[in-house]
Amino acid sequence: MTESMVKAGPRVLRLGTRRSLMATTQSQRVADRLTALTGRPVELVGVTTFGDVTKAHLAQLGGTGVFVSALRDKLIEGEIDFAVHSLKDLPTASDPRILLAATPPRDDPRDALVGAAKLADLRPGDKVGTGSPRRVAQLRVLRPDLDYVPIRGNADTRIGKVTSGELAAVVLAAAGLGRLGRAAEISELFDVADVLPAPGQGALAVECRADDHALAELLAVLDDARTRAAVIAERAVLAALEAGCSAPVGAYASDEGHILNLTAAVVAFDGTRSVRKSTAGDPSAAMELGRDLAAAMIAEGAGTLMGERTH
Ligand SMILES: NCc1[nH]cc(CCC(=O)O)c1CC(=O)O
Repeated sequence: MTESMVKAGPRVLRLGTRRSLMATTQSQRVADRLTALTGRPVELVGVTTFGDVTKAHLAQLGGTGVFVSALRDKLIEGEIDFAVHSLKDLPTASDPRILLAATPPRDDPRDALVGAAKLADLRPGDKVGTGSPRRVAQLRVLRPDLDYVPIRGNADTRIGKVTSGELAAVVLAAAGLGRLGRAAEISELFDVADVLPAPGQGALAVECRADDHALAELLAVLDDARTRAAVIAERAVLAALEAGCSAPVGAYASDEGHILNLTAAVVAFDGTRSVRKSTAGDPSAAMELGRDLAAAMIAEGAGTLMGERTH
């Protein structure tokens, strides 16, 4: 009898992940951390999602969750045990069969410029690539004289357009660039006061089946309470505004000394008008904080701004 037959050990947990380099990198990081903390072995299972195969412009897909549904399907079918997503890609509508088991400590939430110069040093008319209405709207406030060009594709493809000279710069999430090992190419990190990040940007979501109580308990070791409170508040704003990931909505919360500070903004696509509000409260009431802030924004016309065409 071999030793491995005597000590069968715990079953290997199957972690479902998108196949992109960013997704597999962040999933592997979560897998390693879980194994380090609990001793449980984890294997990555690659899943192709609609968001990875479609050539359509993300803002035109209409629905949110293009990167998420396939992984949730595999979870519900029992083909994987848990999944890791970029939290900002999660649809705001919750699925009763799925549990947000953990929100690991957040990475840098800021947006980043990749190019030869800082935004202020680009020349009038320079082309800046970003497919996000939220980023375009806020950048237009800072530099209305630049030419904002919609782009898609992974970070490699996007940065390639700068290297080739097709674009002067591109805007990406700092967290994603960090996970890809490309943080050194960042020419400027935007202060959250200037470019409010997408709700949940820089954070990860670890999901399992809602009825898998044993696994939920295990995954809870990965959770960071401060990150969870912040992203709950940010996503509550998005949900109450009935906006998706392609809406010109920014929200950022940070927990300082047990007070949760939350700022959210809706910016008209041309950058000329915006509704921006801040609030603070107890982290345990994060959801209400976000919902109430959104209600106050709607009272100031946020809904009208969002309803305007985005292209
Ligand atoms: N929508 C795609 C997406 N989803 C998560 C990230 C980056 C990592 C993060 O924000 O957590 C990105 C790319 C980007 O916005 O540059």
